[in-house]
This record gives sequence, C-alpha cells and structure tokens, in this order.
Amino acid sequence: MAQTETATESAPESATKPMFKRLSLIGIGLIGSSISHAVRRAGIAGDIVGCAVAPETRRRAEELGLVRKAYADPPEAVKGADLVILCTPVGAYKKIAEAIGPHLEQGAIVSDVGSVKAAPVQDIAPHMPEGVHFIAGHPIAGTEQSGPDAGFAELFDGRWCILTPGADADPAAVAKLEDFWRKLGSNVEIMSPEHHDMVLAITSHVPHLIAYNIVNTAEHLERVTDSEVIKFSAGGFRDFTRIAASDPVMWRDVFLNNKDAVLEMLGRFSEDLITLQRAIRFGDGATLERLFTEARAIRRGIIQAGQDTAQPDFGRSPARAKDGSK
Ligand SMILES: NC(=O)c1ccc[n+]([C@@H]2O[C@H](COP(=O)([O-])OP(=O)(O)OC[C@H]3O[C@@H](n4cnc5c(N)ncnc54)[C@H](O)[C@@H]3O)[C@@H](O)[C@H]2O)c1
Ligand SMILES: O=C(O)C(=O)C[C@]1(C(=O)O)C=C[C@@H](O)C=C1
Repeated sequence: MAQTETATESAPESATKPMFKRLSLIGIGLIGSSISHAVRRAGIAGDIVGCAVAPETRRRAEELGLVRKAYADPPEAVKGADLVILCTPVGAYKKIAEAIGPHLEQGAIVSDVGSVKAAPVQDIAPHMPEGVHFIAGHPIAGTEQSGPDAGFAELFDGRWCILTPGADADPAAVAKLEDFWRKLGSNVEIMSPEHHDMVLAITSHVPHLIAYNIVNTAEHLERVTDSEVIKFSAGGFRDFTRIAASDPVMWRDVFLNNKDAVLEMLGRFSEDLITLQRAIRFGDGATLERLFTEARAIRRGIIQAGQDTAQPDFGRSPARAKDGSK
C-alpha cells in the first residue's frame, strides 16, 4: 500500500471484516507511525486514530495519513478502540494508563511496544479495568530515527516481536495479538517480562550505553576541537555514532526502568573487558585471538540466521535509502 494512503482510505472495502474496527496509537513516533504503515499495508484495521502531545506531531500524523484523527487527550483517543497500543517512551506509561483506564471499551486489547517490560507492566496493569485485555509487547525492530516521518511499513518484516502476557491473560486475546503482529510481518515469541528484560539488557540496552559512552569519550578528547574524531571516523566509530543518535528520552526511560538487569550485564561486561585489558597489557596474543574468533563466530551466526536486516547496507527502508541516511 502506498505510504500516501490515508488511515480512512485504509479501511478495506471488501466484505472481509478487518481484524480490529479501530486501532488507537498513543504516541505517533517511529514505532507508532511504522505500525500505522504496516497495518494499512495489511488492511487489518477499519480506522486508525492516535494521540500525541506536540501539536506539530498531531498535524504531521494527520497530514501523512497515519491516523484519521490525532488527539491531544489520551482518553479521547481510546474511545471506541478495540486495540490500543502505547507507543510512547515507557516513562510516560503510568500517567497514560491512569488517564485511559476509565475510557477503555469492554473487550478491548491494550498493548505497548516498550523496550522494557517488567516495570512498565507494573505501571499499566493496575489501571486496566475488568474486561479489558492487557498484553504487553515489544517489537525488536527500530532505527535511531524518531517522530512521525521516521516510520515505514517494512520495519517489522522478518523481525521478532516479544509478547509478555500475564499468567491470567485471556488465551484468545493473546492469540489475536500474536496474529496481529504476524500480519505486520513479524515472528512472535512469548516470554516473561523479567526474562525479556534480562535478554534485552545484553542484546540492546548495554550496546546502546556503550555507544553513548564511546561517542562521548571521543568527544571529550582534546583533539576533538580540531574535529579529528569526525574527520577520521570510519567503520567502527561511525557505527557507534548511528546508535548514539537514538532518542535520549526513550533511552533515559529504558535505563531507569531496567536498572537491575542492565547493572547485572554491565558487571559481566566489565569483567570481560578487564580480561581483554590484561591480555593487551601482558602481550597475550593467544587470548586476544581466541576471544576475537569467538565473537566473530557470533556475528556470522546472526547473519546466517537472517537477523541482521537492520544494517544500513541492506537497504531495508526505501525512504532512508533515498536520502542515504539510516
Ligand atoms: N526506536 C526504536 O528503535 C524502538 C524499537 C522498539 C521499541 N521502541 C519503543 O517504542 C516506544 C516509542 O519509541 P519511538 O522510537 O517510536 O519514539 P519516538 O520519539 O519516535 O515517538 C514517541 C512518541 O510518543 C509521544 N509521546 C511522548 N510522551 C507522550 C505522552 N505522555 N502522551 C502521548 N504521547 C506521548 C511523542 O510525542 C512521540 O510522538 C518506546 O517505548 C521505545 O522503548 C523503540
Ligand atoms: O537498529 C536500531 O537502531 C536499534 O537500536 C533497534 C533496537 C535494538 O537495540 O535492536 C533498539 C531498541 C529496541 O527496543 C529494539 C530494537
């Protein structure tokens, strides 16, 4: 489906009933707008509305046809919706859940896309009324871009989406949400919020922290005033700068909400770093070569498993390919 097509035009005219009559996206940035594109591509929502704090985001989301109507007020945005997805930074969840709770439709599914699960689930769950199905989720797909212009329909294709339903979740609602993400192009896996947070701490959160730190360390070096770091940055450092360009508010909230798992993984990381440091100090080439060989095997395993599609060279986003940015 062309990206210019609007949310209202997306309602399939065929006799087949869309999966959801109204999807409400609370937050219309990279992930919210990508969900809108992918949902319209799949034709699985009769109507899409949304909510954003900034007037400019609301205007742009309507102009791009991402939503039929963008509201400033979360309760307005969830009226009549049978699927509500929170797509804001996780630090905003508690206030949003408190505000929308009394306005949710009976039988509606409420989900989210947050990069952390355990603490955010605790912020949302107590505000969900009886008869509403809350099932948290996290698509493991993204870029360093933000805002309503950043989204694209292919973002979730072939990527994992993790759902973390509570023990008392309705199996039919879980199955429906799984089906939704599959129709958006994802593979789906179910796990506990705590397990999710431990896995993502090492695969996503600590790597982002390292990227932020290495870019800042380089920036703090004196010769940066001569722009040498920028001038001579190639491969390795440039890859870190891409990740370090990610949204500061989103990542602030990730680290505040996944404190224990991140500290645990940082501890392990620091121990392994000291092993490398000692090997360099003592000229222990065998250890360096062994550890680098092990790491290379992991990278090759990821490529063979087809999980490296977010790399710039793979040209996944037509929009980004056009302007050369990732
Ligand atoms: N960026 C990624 O790579 C990525 C990947 C997977 C999941 N996530 C998760 O998705 C969520 C959104 O991330 P994004 O990259 O789309 O961010 P984004 O900055 O592009 O968009 C966030 C949107 O939320 C809105 N917002 C913020 N506070 C709000 C509030 N109180 N009420 C209503 N709207 C509010 C902002 O105006 C913005 O439109 C985060 O929880 C993040 O952890 C991000
Ligand atoms: O590709 C990127 O830019 C990303 O950082 C995406 C990424 C990741 O770490 O893999 C970032 C945060 C998410 O919650 C999920 C995906």
